[in-house]
Amino acid sequence: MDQKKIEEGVKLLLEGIGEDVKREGLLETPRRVAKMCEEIFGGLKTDAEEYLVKTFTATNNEIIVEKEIPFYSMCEHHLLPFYGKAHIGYIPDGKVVGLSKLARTVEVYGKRPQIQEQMTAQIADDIMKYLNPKGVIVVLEAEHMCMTMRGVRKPGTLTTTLVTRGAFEQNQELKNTFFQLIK
Ligand SMILES: Nc1nc2c(ncn2[C@@H]2O[C@H](COP(=O)(O)OP(=O)(O)OP(=O)(O)O)[C@@H](O)[C@H]2O)c(=O)[nH]1
Ligand SMILES: [Zn+2]
Repeated sequence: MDQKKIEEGVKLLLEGIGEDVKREGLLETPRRVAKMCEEIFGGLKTDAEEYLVKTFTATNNEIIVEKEIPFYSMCEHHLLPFYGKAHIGYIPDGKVVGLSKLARTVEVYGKRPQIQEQMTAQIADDIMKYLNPKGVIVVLEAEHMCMTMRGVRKPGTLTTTLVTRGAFEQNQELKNTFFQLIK
């Protein structure tokens, strides 16, 4: 990431809102924000492939569910956080992945400027691509700060997005099993 560019941008923003960038409290702010960007947008230079290619052989091909994975992301329209929980289910076809790698995949796509629908699909598509399971289902539930602290101002509103691939696409019974398990 171009730290210098971020610092200049933050300075401009502060000047734009009428702040005095030379006052003590703000002196280090551009540097702090640039450092923070490395962390909160770190997913831009990470590929989930690195986590999902390390698989283990599995003989049990029943549904695997990892639920309530907390995530934070940044709305690409307002650069305000949206955050919540991710729930992932998949039906392996001979191979499974380490449990932490599903949560790492959520991190990779959360730590980017995002919209929730796209993030949900990216997680599902990568699991399909690298694990080749019989099917995958991903649910994200989130609160968007661009809808709470500004704009329409509706705190507490939760947005749920769902993406299914493979066996889950046409099979309501499978979907219901997943919904039951994440309750
Ligand atoms: N579909 C979708 N919309 C999002 C997401 N995050 C924020 N938004 C919405 O993006 C929209 C941007 O709308 P615009 O009309 O371009 O921007 P705006 O004038 O700031 O809109 P308001 O938020 O209604 O004040 C808003 O309706 C946001 O609620 C997301 O993850 N998915
Ligand atoms: Zn927004």
